[in-house]
Amino acid sequence: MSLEANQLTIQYVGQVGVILRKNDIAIAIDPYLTDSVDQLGGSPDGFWVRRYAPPVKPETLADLNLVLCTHEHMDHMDPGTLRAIAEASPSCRFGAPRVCLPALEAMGIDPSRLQALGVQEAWSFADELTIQPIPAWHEERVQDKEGWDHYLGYMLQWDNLCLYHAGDTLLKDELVEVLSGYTIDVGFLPINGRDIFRNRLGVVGNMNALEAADLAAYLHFDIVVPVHFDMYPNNSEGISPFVDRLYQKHLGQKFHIFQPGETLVYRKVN
Ligand SMILES: O=c1ccn([C@@H]2O[C@@H]3COP(=O)(O)O[C@H]3[C@H]2O)c(=O)[nH]1
Repeated sequence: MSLEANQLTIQYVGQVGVILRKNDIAIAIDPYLTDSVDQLGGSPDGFWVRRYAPPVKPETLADLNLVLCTHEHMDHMDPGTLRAIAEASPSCRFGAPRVCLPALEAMGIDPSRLQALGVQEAWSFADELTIQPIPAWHEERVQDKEGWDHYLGYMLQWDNLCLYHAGDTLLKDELVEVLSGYTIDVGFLPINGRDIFRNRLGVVGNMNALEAADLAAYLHFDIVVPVHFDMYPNNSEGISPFVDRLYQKHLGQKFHIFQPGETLVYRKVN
């Protein structure tokens, strides 16, 4: 296998957003590059104040072939970000749970550029790239009458690499079962957890840092990347529980903690 088949670049763009580049294909997952969540009403004043400016301007993203959105919350499917990308990258397509397509169309994105994604069918995006939607529980698994999920994660099988982006989800037995069918090289997992006080404010939660660390080790991810912890302090439990857990229980489990905007070249060695 060539060197290229075993490597890609990963840029972390904040919250859970990443841009993956490999073999002339560039894919953004859940890019959130404005402050639209900060403008949402309904939470106590100052609850949503992003801690850092978007590390990338969406209008500069001119090389994207695909944007994947895991669900319709604005920190995952942001109109300001997606409109700018649609304009800057005219051939970029947009994949999302089927329920999200009307909202994407309402943003002005042409329907021909949209792809409904569901766990029932993998999408062969390119010769060397297949995208399998994975169910997600944020905090519930929500499906319409025809079985289309409202919340998804994505498994990308890309050349010789297998990349998992969990989206927003709890850790469930069913999820472990689905993921057990894959040998994951890089896994992006949310670690902000959940509690009743956030629930009371309408904030739905995710797996916590200990669960994410345990999942990565249980499934032998090559590296685990924690996400969803650095942007909104009121919806975070910090990063140290994640690192502590790995060193206490899973010494040797590789991980990478990104700074916003940082790019890593990942190369699988085996
Ligand atoms: O359009 C929005 C944007 C945000 N929210 C809430 O804020 C939370 C932000 O983190 P999260 O993405 O894990 O979950 C989100 C929801 O709980 C929402 O309900 N609708």
